[in-house]
Amino acid sequence: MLKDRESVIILDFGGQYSQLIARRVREAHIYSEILPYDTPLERILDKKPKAIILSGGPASVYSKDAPRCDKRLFETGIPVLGICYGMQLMCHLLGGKVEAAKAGEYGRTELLVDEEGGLFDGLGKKLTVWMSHGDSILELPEGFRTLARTKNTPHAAVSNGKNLFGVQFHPEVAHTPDGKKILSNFLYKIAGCSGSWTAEAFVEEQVRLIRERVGNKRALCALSGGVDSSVAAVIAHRAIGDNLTCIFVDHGLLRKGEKEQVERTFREKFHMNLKVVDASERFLKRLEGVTDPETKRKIIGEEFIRVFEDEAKKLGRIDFLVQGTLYPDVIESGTKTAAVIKSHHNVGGLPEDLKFELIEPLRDLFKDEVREVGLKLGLPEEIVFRHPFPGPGLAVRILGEVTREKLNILREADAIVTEEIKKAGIYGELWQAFAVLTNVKSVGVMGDARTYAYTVAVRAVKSDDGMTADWARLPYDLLDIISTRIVNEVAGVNRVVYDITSKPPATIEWE
Ligand SMILES: Nc1ncnc2c1ncn2[C@@H]1O[C@H](COP(=O)(O)OP(=O)(O)OP(=O)(O)O)[C@@H](O)[C@H]1O
Ligand SMILES: O=c1[nH]c(=O)c2[nH+]cn([C@@H]3O[C@H](COP(=O)(O)O)[C@@H](O)[C@H]3O)c2[nH]1
Ligand SMILES: NC(=O)CC[C@H](N)C(=O)O
Ligand SMILES: [Mg+2]
Repeated sequence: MLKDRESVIILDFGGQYSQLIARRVREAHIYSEILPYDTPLERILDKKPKAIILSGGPASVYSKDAPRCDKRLFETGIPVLGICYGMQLMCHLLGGKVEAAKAGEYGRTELLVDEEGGLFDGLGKKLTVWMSHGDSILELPEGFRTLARTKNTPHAAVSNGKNLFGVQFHPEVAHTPDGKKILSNFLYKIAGCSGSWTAEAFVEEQVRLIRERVGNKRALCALSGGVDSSVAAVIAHRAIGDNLTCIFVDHGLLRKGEKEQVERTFREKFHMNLKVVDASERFLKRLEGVTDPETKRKIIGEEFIRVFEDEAKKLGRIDFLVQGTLYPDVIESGTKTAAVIKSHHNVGGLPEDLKFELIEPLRDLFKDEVREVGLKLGLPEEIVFRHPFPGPGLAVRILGEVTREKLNILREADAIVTEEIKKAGIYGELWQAFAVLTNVKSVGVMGDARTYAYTVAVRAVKSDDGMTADWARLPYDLLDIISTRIVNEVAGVNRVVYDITSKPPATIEWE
């Protein structure tokens, strides 16, 4: 049954919101997959999509190197929705004319609907939409007509009256209030989707895919105790049972008491093979003297794999490695169209000579979607709602060289932050809250004597998916307790600061 699962393909032209489109489609209970814009048509058709959505993008269709898709796509009869650049490209390839508009439109704009029904079914004649474009369609391709316009854009929504649709605005962003309805009109009314994709269907399908790939061979699962790898482990275990061995690596960069806690929770709640590997010596040795953040990340990414290889050898031949990689890990590590922000150890930090075949069932999802899957799988809430903790651990929260002394300082300070956040009853409201050890030392006075010691930064943020985040407005009294406790209880620290930067322009972790 799942073999015939309906899916929607999103062709990515480098738009800021491509992943949001995918999310909205999944929220409408339809499976979706993002593919690069130049994916060969045959590969797209192999996936038997019920519909195709062309994303926005920064380029202009009339420029020489503008990204293009195969024009034959429009002759397949599959319903296509072009969004912004996607619509401009569709019109351009089919003989219409696209040019730089006299005035662009950025932000909230009023849309006047000429043709109700279809894409705009159930909505009024005037809608608020969110725009971000400098180019406009001047002439429509043959057979096309206008469905809606705005003050400055005569063709703000178009169709050929059959399978091709385009909108100049962005229905996928939250600032287009009727965007979900417009997308679901396209998916349900126009493309005829039935909406059978749910968290349960997702699990069933991933279990089947893993079973097909691994057969009766064996796999390792990189397990961190976080929600992503726990969900990945449970799915993989359903697929291949005891042919799965989970490996938890203590790389010496874990938080206070973390190893014991993960091991305890896992042995109590899961009935799978688990091996805890103490690899702190080798990780810390390789990090000696290293100060550059990207170099640290790459070393850690590689060392993780070397540890998994060593463990695989001990167990006999193992070809597969399961990881809890999520979409933000992939996009931040850089893709053909997106810049490298930081190399997540499990994606951009992987060594080139990786011999394992990776199994990453959550690679297209965001954390809040993974949490939903986790709840459906019956995982304990302490795992599902645990704050994210990066694979490179405290190494990306110690600026500059990582040493045992600094690790001990940070562990103590971080434990205080977590304890006080939990005590204040706000752990669940925050995406993450932690301490960072800056490499700044400053002068203080303690017990009438001069001190010259480290500055700890406290970071607490709110976020839905980790892609953007706002610093949390923690109560002053709570900050006061945290600061006082850290300076009083952690030797080597005489100053505490609070990070009041959002993402962007900062990132959540400091490195
Ligand atoms: N200490 C570790 N031992 C083994 N594998 C790890 C460890 N830390 C991270 N990994 C692997 O790297 C992946 C990415 O780490 P990441 O921190 O993003 O996810 P997570 O730990 O599963 O969830 P969370 O983001 O909630 O912490 C994990 O899913 C896991 O497969
Ligand atoms: O597994 C991981 N490996 C990594 O290398 C990594 N780097 C950042 N993070 C987590 O990802 C989210 C976004 O982080 P940044 O705003 O710091 O880029 C935040 O939740 C970070 O904690 C990582 N997770
Ligand atoms: N957001 C977009 O897709 C922009 C498309 C095109 N670059 C324009 O400015 O019109
Ligand atoms: Mg983690």
